Amino acid sequence: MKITVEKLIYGGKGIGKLNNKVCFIPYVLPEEEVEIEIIREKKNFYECTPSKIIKSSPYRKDPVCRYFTYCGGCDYLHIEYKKQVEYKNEIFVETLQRIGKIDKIPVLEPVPSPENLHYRNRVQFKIKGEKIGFFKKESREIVNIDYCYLLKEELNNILNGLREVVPFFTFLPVEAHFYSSSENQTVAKFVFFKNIKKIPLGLKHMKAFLGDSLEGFGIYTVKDNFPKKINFIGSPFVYETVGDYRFRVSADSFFQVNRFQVGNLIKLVEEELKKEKISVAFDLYSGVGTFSIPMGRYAEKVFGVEINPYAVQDANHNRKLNKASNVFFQRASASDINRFMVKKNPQLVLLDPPRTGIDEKTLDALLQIKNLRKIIYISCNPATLARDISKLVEKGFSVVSTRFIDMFPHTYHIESLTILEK
Ligand SMILES: C[S@@+](CC[C@H](N)C(=O)[O-])C[C@H]1O[C@@H](n2cnc3c(N)ncnc32)[C@H](O)[C@@H]1O
Repeated sequence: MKITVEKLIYGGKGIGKLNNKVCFIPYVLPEEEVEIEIIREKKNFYECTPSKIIKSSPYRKDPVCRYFTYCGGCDYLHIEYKKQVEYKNEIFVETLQRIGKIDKIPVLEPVPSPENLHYRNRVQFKIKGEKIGFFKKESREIVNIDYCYLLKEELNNILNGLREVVPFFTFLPVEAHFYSSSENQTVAKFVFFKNIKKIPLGLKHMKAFLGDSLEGFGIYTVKDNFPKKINFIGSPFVYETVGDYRFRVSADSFFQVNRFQVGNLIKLVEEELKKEKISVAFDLYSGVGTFSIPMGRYAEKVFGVEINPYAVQDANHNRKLNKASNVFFQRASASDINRFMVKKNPQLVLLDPPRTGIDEKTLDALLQIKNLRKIIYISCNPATLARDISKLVEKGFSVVSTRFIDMFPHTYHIESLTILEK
């Protein structure tokens, strides 16, 4: 069956029409003519696979990686990077219009990643038997890999070492997580299904296999679908340098994954703070203080709110490290600090929530703050961003600007920064 691809949609696939039904097809480009096989037929759509590209797009390129289409990590390695950014920007704007129902969105130029390969500082390898790699797309089957073009080279070297380390384990871990900072310090987490007390190698031996950059490693088990720490050997944290900021980040804290874009994100936040005099600002979902500490250079007082205790410990360390005595951190859920935030009456609030976006209670608190004039919303999910900003617009805020920032080249993921004002 032949089909013409109309456009790409959020999630990475292309769409076209067959017998008046929508077809979802991965690894294609707009305007391509492709031969498809139907894998699944649903009431309103078909899930397809492209079996032959009949008319190829001028933006198609040979994927650099031999695992592409088998491994679930990448969606767009077949598209020239510059064009990928254009397509993702179109998907971003279309999502805001469709879900947010906001017309005339002031969209700024997207910010492409300065480097689009070897940008990731963090990886989670899946392990089963001899296989170490990533899940296949929409499957729990592991694709065995020996190299990933998205990872910084240190992490690829670690993957080689990991293959030698794994046979030493009596019980196999199901996952191995590695995080290699800009200062080239690494921490590792081995996640087991069982409650393992000890593993047979100490830090010295682990370093011999995984490299001298290894500062420490932890043993974790899975509880409620999340890794739960049992034991940690060596140092549990690493350091990041971004411009003239330095951050301590624990193995259990979040840090932005694209090492080439984090500085750009901080700069964009700083530019907003420079625009006017701010006496009180809040940073909700503040992590290790990646934005709160830079915000402290421009606002008189900044309050960071973060639920993860390890991240809050890092943030408190980082305020001293960066001499940011006007920045304060609180361990709490963003939805539980309504009264505190409303009382502090900030003029500016930065939001950088997980993919689920902002909950009703937090949105409600934002609407109660008398002095609140500006919201900087950093989002990693355009659908929840659109939902949240439409509620804010309904209550009197207007979208001053929004822009797509490519944190995740070659994948469908879309990071963005939106400014709302009242
Ligand atoms: C996308 S990360 C952003 C972290 C930080 N802004 C940065 O750029 O490094 C989201 C953060 O929100 C935290 N978090 C998740 N749910 C939360 C909640 N209900 N209240 C406060 N923080 C939360 C996570 O622990 C994580 O550190």
